[in-house]
Amino acid sequence: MPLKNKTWASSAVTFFSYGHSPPEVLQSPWKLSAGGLGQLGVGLAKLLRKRYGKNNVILSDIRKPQNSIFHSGPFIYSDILDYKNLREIVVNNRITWLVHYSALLSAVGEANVALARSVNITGLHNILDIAAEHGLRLFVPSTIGAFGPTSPRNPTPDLCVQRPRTIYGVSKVHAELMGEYYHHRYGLDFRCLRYPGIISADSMPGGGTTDYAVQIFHDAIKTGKFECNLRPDTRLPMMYIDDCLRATLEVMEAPAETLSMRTYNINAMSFTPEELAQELQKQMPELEVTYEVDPVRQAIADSWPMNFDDSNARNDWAWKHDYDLPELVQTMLNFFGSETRMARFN
Ligand SMILES: NC(=O)c1ccc[n+]([C@@H]2O[C@H](COP(=O)([O-])OP(=O)(O)OC[C@H]3O[C@@H](n4cnc5c(N)ncnc54)[C@H](O)[C@@H]3O)[C@@H](O)[C@H]2O)c1
Ligand SMILES: C[C@@H](O)[C@H](N)C(=O)O
Repeated sequence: MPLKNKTWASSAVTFFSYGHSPPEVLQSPWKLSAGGLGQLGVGLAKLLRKRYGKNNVILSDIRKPQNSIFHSGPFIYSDILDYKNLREIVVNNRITWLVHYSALLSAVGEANVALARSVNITGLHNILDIAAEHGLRLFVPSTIGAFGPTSPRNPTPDLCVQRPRTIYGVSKVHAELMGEYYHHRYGLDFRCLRYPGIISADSMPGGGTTDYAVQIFHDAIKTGKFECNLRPDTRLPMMYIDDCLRATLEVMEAPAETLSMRTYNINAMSFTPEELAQELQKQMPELEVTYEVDPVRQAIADSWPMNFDDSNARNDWAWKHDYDLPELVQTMLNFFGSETRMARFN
């Protein structure tokens, strides 16, 4: 065993699944920001449970789940910084896959660098070690934030200069490189996708630079007004959550021989706040959008890709997105429309 002389440090995970039929583990999607769940984890658990069975996917986090989440399938407390507890969960449940979603995102990471370093880097080390020790298939998401101002921005290919200027980006480049190193050195089945900014209707983002693209829908529906914290011409790659979660499942299920790389860009659309507002205004002409730029988020956005080149994912494992900007806006408005009708009905 390549890691037999390793001294296991302490650490942790969040989202798991039991090791029955196709045993799966999902790792932590819940976040630290006040109130609310991780933006992506609950949706991924739902997708995996549909495919592999409710009791074969364990969701974990350090936060208390809402009643509906707690009753939707197995949930367990796990801090990725507690290695012994992680190992116990993996062993007791015969875990075979681990999806590692725990992280501090770009804006909250800049506000708390020490915590971001601990969760995003020390936590990742624990995850890598537990996965290598127990032969797990491991998924770790990366991000457009793994690139920086010296990367080509339009488009950004898979392989190019990566010198990010945020602790979030630095930790994600570290995760990509460490995962690939463990793959080549120890045979770890590490898989990684660089997600664009993800837009979802029923879960809130956890403190990132692309959060505006979710918040605009909530504010538009509630008040008819939205104050955007990025400049109107800030172009960033974005994706609807269903595409992101399906891509994750597809790359996890892809036969190893189809993967010419272990870290892939995935892309769907790319837009500016102004273009998103205009698309919304086609259906909500009364929507008023103003701009009050947050210098921290703006500096981050200005260093990130404007367009993502995901041709390797499309060629290797047939990645294809379903949602462009018009479908995204329509789907989000349909969701909020049905929520409003439900509220009226109840
Ligand atoms: N949402 C996006 O737009 C986006 C884009 C690119 C990449 N990603 C990546 O996808 C993953 C999930 O993102 P998200 O938007 O759901 O994040 P999120 O911030 O909404 O959720 C992160 C979760 O991690 C949990 N967490 C924090 N510290 C922990 C610890 N010590 N142990 C266990 N859990 C802990 C939090 O409680 C939280 O629920 C992250 O790795 C993120 O970097 C997200
Ligand atoms: C892009 C992504 O990693 C996250 N939504 C952020 O803005 O930090």
